[in-house]
Amino acid sequence: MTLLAARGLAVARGGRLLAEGIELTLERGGAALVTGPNGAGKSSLLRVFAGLLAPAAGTVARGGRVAWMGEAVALDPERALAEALRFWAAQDDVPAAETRVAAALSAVALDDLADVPVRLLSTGQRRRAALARVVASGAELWLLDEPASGLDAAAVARLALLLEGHRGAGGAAVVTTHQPLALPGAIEVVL
Ligand SMILES: Nc1ncnc2c1ncn2[C@@H]1O[C@H](COP(=O)(O)OP(=O)(O)OP(=O)(O)O)[C@@H](O)[C@H]1O
Repeated sequence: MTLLAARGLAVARGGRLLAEGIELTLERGGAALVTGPNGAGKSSLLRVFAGLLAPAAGTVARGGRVAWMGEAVALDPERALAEALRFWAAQDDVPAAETRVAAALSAVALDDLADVPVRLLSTGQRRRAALARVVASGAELWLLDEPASGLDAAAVARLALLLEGHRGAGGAAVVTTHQPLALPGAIEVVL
């Protein structure tokens, strides 16, 4: 099953063309790594993949449910972490939400902070919390914008394992990064 298909894609921002002629197909188990200097258009391309930004040319088709992780944590700062994640799991109609959120917190090693308000989390912990939301969503296609940013070495290694597990379970992922991240067999998109 094809989870993402981009054909002749062009991305523009503020009337400026950032990328064109992008062809990408991700089947189940597939991955793409998007790299390039600051301002090259990595985040913009990810938004186009997510359907949050219209392409300047070409088409994007998505074959499954999408989880997008942007720069912001997108969790209610006043709620306890587990509760904030359960809120989104309910919005996403995730079955057995409580169990999935607990498993997701464990996968990003934040179980100890389940009862702590989101606003008190450190930068790296917020990043991991955002990742937990993606994990709990059960979406087939993960679109992760700089997921390794602010993470320590152990957390980057866990992120790589999570991506491996997700792909192994039939999911696919597009990841932008400035940092080395193990994503074996990923298609490289250099902007
Ligand atoms: N809403 C917007 N309106 C106009 N220009 C924008 C908008 N958002 C981004 N841009 C511009 O588009 C270009 C690409 O931005 P984008 O965030 O996609 O780059 P990036 O490769 O992800 O950068 P970084 O590595 O710094 O995160 C930049 O020059 C940016 O200023």
